[in-house]
Amino acid sequence: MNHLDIPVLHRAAGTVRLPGSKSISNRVLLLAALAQGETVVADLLDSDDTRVMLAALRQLGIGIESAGADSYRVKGAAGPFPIKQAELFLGNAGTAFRPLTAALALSAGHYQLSGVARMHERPIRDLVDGLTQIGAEVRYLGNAGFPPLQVLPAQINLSAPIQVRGDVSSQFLTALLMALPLMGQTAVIEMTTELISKPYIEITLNLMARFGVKVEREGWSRFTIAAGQRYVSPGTIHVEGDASSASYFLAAGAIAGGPVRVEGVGRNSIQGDVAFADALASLGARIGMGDNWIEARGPLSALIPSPSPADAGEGSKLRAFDLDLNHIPDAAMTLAVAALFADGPCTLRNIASWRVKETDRIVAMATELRKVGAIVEEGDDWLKVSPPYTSHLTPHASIATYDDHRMAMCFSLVALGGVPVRILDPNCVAKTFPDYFDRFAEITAPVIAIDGPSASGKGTVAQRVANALGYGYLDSGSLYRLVALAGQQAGVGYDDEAGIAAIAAALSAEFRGDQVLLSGNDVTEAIRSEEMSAASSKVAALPAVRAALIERQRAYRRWPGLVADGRDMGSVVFPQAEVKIFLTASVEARAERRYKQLIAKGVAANIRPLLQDLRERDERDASRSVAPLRKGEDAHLLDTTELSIEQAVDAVLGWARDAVDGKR
Ligand SMILES: Nc1ncnc2c1ncn2[C@@H]1O[C@H](COP(=O)(O)OP(=O)(O)OP(=O)(O)O)[C@@H](O)[C@H]1O
Ligand SMILES: Nc1ccn([C@@H]2O[C@H](COP(=O)(O)O)[C@@H](O)[C@H]2O)c(=O)n1
Repeated sequence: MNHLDIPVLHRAAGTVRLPGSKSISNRVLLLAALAQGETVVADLLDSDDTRVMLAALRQLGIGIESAGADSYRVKGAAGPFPIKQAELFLGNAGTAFRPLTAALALSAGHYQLSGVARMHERPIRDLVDGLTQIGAEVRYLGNAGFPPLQVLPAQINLSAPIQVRGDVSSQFLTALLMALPLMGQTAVIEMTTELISKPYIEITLNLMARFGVKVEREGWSRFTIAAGQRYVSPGTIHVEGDASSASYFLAAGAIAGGPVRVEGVGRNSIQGDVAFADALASLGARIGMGDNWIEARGPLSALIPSPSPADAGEGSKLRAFDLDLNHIPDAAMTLAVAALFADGPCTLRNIASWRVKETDRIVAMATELRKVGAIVEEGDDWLKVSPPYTSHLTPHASIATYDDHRMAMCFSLVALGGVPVRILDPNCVAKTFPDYFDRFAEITAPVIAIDGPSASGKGTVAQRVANALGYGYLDSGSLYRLVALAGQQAGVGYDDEAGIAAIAAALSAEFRGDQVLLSGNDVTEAIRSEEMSAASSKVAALPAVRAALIERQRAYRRWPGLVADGRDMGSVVFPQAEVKIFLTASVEARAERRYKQLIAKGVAANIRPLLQDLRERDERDASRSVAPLRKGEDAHLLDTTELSIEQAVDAVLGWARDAVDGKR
């Protein structure tokens, strides 16, 4: 089976920009489709579940076109769907299946809705019962109570309140709430049981209000949509980051030092899953929150005196917990795996909805946690997880993921327990977070940052260190050289900051072994010319150019690790690097090395202009306003004036091993 091996990881630190929220994305798409007017949906999640919704809406006659990266222009139908006959395949997307069932039941057409085998095992009776009460014609095409479904035209009657259960899935209530305004009449929903996952209903009500429909609610038991309301486009709507997806990164920060910051959700979020941060805080994690970000660090250790608060959390465990997690059922899965890192048995309560999700998550979680050594007890709606008696997780566990994206993402955290772990069928994360493992690597892969002036030998040393450790290698200077060359080719002046930054943002660069390609052309030699050396240090002084390249550089941080060389690797691009080195040599030694390098390549050279050029570049790199070249306090100084290449490499490898071994 297809699998991903995650190596032993020691530390999690860095920043992650979250993908759009799945819950918000699919709700907004449906509301925009039913609304009057055009809606631009910006920052939409790009995943299997949103693709399913987009395809279904198009099939139902809704005009949807791209409006830039992750943005769509949706031409609303101003009421029920215009296409009156369709067969929809909705995969395993519950956030598409349930709301579409309700909206189609009120659209006076002939429809069939089906999905993958697991979708046909996920209950839908409570929603169908609710729709049947108002006269809708919804029939089971397979097992009663489950998809697939047939929907037929019907006479809808809203004179009596709709009685609905809310104890299996809150999506049934969401589906009814979002569909009922299509009728333009007063509609009342009464809950016949306790409502679970209330924060998801808050998302629904909030988004309906953004589209002009207000729902009156009496506690969580009665909801009234007054007559005469209809959906009207709010114009542009931005989808906030996915708070459930944030949970894996925040947990990583809490387990393995941190700080890990997620951007895209924060204190202004409308998603209930931001309460995961409170749950982590109750486990002792140190949490910070802004309007649009959340940050997590490990707990302060009460036992080990630490030199500084920033280091204090390392090595200390999370507090054991006993929590009712009904309000955050999805993010709660992350806590089940975080329990492996707690100082005692942990109980997750009121999580019955796990049984009807992508898989029976209580069974799946218990089975896979046992593989890594946890002692697990399970009940109808609870799970008790005790870390292994020895505190040592079982290495090389093969984790089955049950076609459940959250199982795959949660279990990546196991590697932070100092053991390698294998995730089976890792691509199931495409349901909500296609590049999850790349983003996770960007906060967990160790980085060795080597900065220093031109011709100091940092590229040579960095490459050899990377080879010795089996790590990847980033020559960040070549990116600035490529920008300079691309600017020259496009005829954009090096003082045109916006123009050069646009080139940097769209740079088509590829590294193939020793070859460097620009827009598919081999420019390995061209970017190394003395002209490009000077030009690159000019474009590198432009703040907008540096900003345009920063995420691209961070994306090189992959497992098992990265050696990155440049001028600001340790100070700006990878401030959390495990090892930082400032590698230098006297300017005379560097000029001499460059001279020999050129002569060896058959290029005529003269030491005097080389010296002059290095001095000018040193001056430009050290005096610029953004990311100037200088040794940081936390960097080791390596002066190679009197050292051989081998001696320099050995010194770096020594620091690298100390840093990694120190965390074992
Ligand atoms: N310790 C050393 N002793 C002698 N020569 C060295 C040493 N380190 C590197 N060199 C040589 O110096 C030359 C310049 O090294 P390299 O290209 O790695 O420098 P760099 O700092 O990456 O330069 P740039 O910033 O311009 O890319 C190479 O030919 C390399 O073999
Ligand atoms: N992190 C970096 C790397 C490079 N630069 C600038 O690019 C020029 C070329 O870099 P080389 O390492 O290939 O010599 C260099 O002179 C710097 O101005 C940078 O700013 N930051």
